[in-house]
Amino acid sequence: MPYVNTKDILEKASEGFYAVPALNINNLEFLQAIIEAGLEESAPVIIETSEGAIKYAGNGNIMRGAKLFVDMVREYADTIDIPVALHLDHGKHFEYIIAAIKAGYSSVMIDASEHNFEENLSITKKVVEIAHSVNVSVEAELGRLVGIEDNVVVAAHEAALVDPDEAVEFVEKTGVDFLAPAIGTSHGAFKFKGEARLDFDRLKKVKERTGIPLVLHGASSVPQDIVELAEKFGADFKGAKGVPSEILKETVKYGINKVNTDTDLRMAFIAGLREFLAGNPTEFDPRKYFKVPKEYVKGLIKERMRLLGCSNKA
Ligand SMILES: O=C(CO)COP(=O)(O)O
Ligand SMILES: O=C[C@H](O)COP(=O)(O)O
Ligand SMILES: [Zn+2]
Ligand SMILES: [Zn+2]
Repeated sequence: MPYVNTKDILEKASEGFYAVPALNINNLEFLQAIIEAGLEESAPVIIETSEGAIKYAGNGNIMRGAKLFVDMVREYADTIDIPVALHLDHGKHFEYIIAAIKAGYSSVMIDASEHNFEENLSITKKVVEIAHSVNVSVEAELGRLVGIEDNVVVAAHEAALVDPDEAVEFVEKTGVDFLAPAIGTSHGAFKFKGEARLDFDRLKKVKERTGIPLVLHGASSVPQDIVELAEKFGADFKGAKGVPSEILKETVKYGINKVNTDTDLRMAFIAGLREFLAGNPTEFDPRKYFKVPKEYVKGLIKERMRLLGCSNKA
């Protein structure tokens, strides 16, 4: 049951009313932390890389970067007993999407959400045709990722969120496997100025009417204890705020099955690294100074897996 199509993991999650975190990596250490978390929780694992991650890993060579990630993930996946998938996050350029498909990714995201509805639909449809012909599943995005902020013109923000009628037409016409509906989250560590608020109503409608696995982007919770730890050792993350755990859990109840998480891993890692280095000024062996940050990343992932209900679902 090692390296699988992302669709297999997500369709089970949708039927079972739980979600799986999709975890961004750029290097080996985060992958190791994720795999260990998955094994300890007996949870399915979704690893994802952005276009930037592929470029970084390949040192500028896209095909090389994509192949390195597939090799690295498969080498781990093939020797363990939990399902592992590798996904291209926010594919915006055909060059990256084709490289990921050729290299052997389990799934790709085509993010044409900055285009108008018709263009998004036709670009997504094209990617679905190509990807499905080689058994690679596809995620697309509808609406744009903006936080719903207090005191800001609500109408302007709502206009950026997913339209459930459009979602139905989009899923039918493109044949996409999973959909990321914009419901008020945004990427990064500074998601909300006031209280965190998401549009559950739109989410419920999209789920009821499409029935497919749904994806929450910008889903990091930015735990305050991690922010405080990092700041204690020199970081400045003033105003950092994520999606609170209770709200994440609620999105799962309303139909989210894939919870995209990058910022939280970065935050846990930097907090652990700063803490370790502050206490060990003479250390310069990366295998030693990556140990604590890796443990923090693993701990955060295990907790998230339990929250989302995918522990023991491998
Ligand atoms: O959506 C994401 C990756 O696609 C990551 O979101 P965060 O920045 O909230 O971790
Ligand atoms: O969706 C965004 C992810 O957090 C990836 O970000 P990145 O482009 O910095 O790798
Ligand atoms: Zn997008
Ligand atoms: Zn995203």
